[in-house]
Amino acid sequence: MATVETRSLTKRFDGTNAVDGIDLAVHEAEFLVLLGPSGSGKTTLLRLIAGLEAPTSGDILVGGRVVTGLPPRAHNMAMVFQSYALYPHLSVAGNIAFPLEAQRMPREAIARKVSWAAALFGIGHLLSRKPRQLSGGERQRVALARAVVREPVAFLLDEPLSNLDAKLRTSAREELQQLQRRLATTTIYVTHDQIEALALGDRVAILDHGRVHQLGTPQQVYEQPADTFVATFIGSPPMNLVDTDALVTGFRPEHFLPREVYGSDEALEPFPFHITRIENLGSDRLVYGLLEPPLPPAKVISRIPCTVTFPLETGARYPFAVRRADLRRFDPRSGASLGVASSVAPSVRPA
Ligand SMILES: Nc1ncnc2c1ncn2[C@@H]1O[C@H](COP(=O)(O)OP(=O)(O)OP(=O)(O)O)[C@@H](O)[C@H]1O
Repeated sequence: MATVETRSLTKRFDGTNAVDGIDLAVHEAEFLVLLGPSGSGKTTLLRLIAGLEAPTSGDILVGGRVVTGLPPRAHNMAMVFQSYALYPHLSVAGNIAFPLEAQRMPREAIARKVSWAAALFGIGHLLSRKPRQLSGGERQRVALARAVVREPVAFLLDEPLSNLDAKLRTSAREELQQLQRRLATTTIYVTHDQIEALALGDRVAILDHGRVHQLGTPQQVYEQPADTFVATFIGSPPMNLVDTDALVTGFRPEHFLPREVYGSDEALEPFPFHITRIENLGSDRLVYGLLEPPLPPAKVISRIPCTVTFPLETGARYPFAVRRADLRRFDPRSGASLGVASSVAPSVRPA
């Protein structure tokens, strides 16, 4: 295990920067998630860190040592791809042993390592099968077993759960997290699934257009988004944003509730709300609508837990509110966070 660092790392393809001056410092044994939409540069960043791609500029450091320009072997990372990239003609045992054979490790040591890794992933009974005789979840475990036998300094995982069905994904996620804790190996994990990112990461880096918009704990990126991109990329439904001349005010749907729900002594910002649609999801009600004058007619969403049974009807108008501490402010031009809002700008306050 080791620290992994990138300094002003840039990769240019055909005139555009797929990775655009990224500074990252991944701690020893940390589980860092790279989260971002399709084309944001996640895979390119991972390939640069693995040494599979040469940067246009910038540096990569492993354990404090510059490895920029050195072959992948010197980076000593184990990368697991979305497709698992197993060798179809080799058995499970052959696949797991492959990197060790390439290192010319003695036969007995290889056998010991293969059974250790197979036991770790509960695939000891599958060693003689070929990849085509395995389920998606089993293939994923073989790919991970092949990654751990080399005892790399870090794991680089590129959407390793994306081929699994929803139920298997949840259990695989849990297994992966426990395993990473047990092995205490620095891990960089790419996903475009925010639930996976928040559930797995010690910290999450949110990327767009080759840049890191924010690097923080799941709680920090959810509660204190660095800008409007992060505010709307994280959270489902995303954070409500209300545009005014002076600033953009943001609040999460679960913080936007009927006035009645709050105590009389709470510091609240009132939001008159015209409901246009109600979706009952069982555990929550999603309530869609528009803010009323004097606020701008912004489309906003409220998420009300089923424990709040306050009656609401489509087409009606209600006093809603947000705790002042739950309001966020952003610069209307740059989108950058201006911190916690003490109130909405006086010019947009309801009379
Ligand atoms: N080998 C290449 N040649 C030219 N352009 C490339 C190459 N690899 C990636 N790109 C471009 O770089 C940008 C970033 O791609 P990358 O695959 O890193 O994004 P990503 O965030 O991993 O996307 P996804 O979630 O869809 O896998 C994209 O615009 C892509 O088209």
